Amino acid sequence: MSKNMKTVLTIAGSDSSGGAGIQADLKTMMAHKVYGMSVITALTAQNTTGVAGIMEVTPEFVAQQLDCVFQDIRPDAVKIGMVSNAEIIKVITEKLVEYKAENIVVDPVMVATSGSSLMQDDASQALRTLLLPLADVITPNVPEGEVLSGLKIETKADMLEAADRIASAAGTSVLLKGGHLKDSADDLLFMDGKVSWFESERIENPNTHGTGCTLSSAIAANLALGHGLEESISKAKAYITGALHDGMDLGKGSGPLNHAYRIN
Ligand SMILES: Nc1ncnc2c1ncn2[C@@H]1O[C@H](COP(=O)(O)OP(=O)(O)O)[C@@H](O)[C@H]1O
Ligand SMILES: Cc1ncc(COP(=O)(O)O)c(N)n1
Repeated sequence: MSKNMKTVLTIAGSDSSGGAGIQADLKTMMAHKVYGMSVITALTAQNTTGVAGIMEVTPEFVAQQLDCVFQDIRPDAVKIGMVSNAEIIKVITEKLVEYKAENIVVDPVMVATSGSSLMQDDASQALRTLLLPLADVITPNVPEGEVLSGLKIETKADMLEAADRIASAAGTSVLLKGGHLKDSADDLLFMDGKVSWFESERIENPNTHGTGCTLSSAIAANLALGHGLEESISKAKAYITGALHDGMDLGKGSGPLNHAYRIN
């Protein structure tokens, strides 16, 4: 019996190919043995080669899903991924405040690994001013870090400057992910003015569809399990490194990760 089951909610978009978005989040939560729930913000028709279409859910229906979850099974942590327009961002912000949500991880998803845009241009202002300040940690990749900081990021020194800027603007901790840099795959945490690096060797694996979704969900799962932020990131980094090492190869493009390799 799992009387003390921890619960995690993902608020994100659906990926029909199952590698990113809601599907990656729920698989990651299952692998961490926490109970996963989902509020879907958009459907995407997508596979490993790209995004063919996006159908946004109405803000009212996003609100209805949030009410149903929070009024019944309270999440111990919340992960937020694809939120494609300003109205959806507004409604999520209002509900997270209303229900006093805790352990909030925001992955500011703007562009898919395949290069397709997942956020409307006018939404980035709402993301910065409404949602990011609510987060316990935000997890931009390098291109998202460049948009949020206004700086070009090519080196680890650039990462430091950008993370400092983003953290000051949002008033929250920032995990700037280094997966898009050439030589390393080191992630930088900027928390309360303190800097920590989470290092790993660069794995030669073209199949990175859903790595950001997976990392942010793994952080949320570990926070729900009661670990502190640094420990949660360290465990999540080990999880993603293991999944990339597993080397699953599905699809014609940048393939998804295997989450089953570590379930026993
Ligand atoms: N080739 C790689 N080798 C090792 N780790 C990687 C690699 N690519 C991405 N990662 C890790 O996967 C996580 C997601 O990073 P990143 O790819 O930068 O984000 P996103 O999927 O949002 O673009 C980070 O922890 C990053 O360091
Ligand atoms: C519905 C949805 N959400 C997010 C991503 C980003 O994926 P990644 O983790 O590869 O950056 C995606 N491709 N699709």
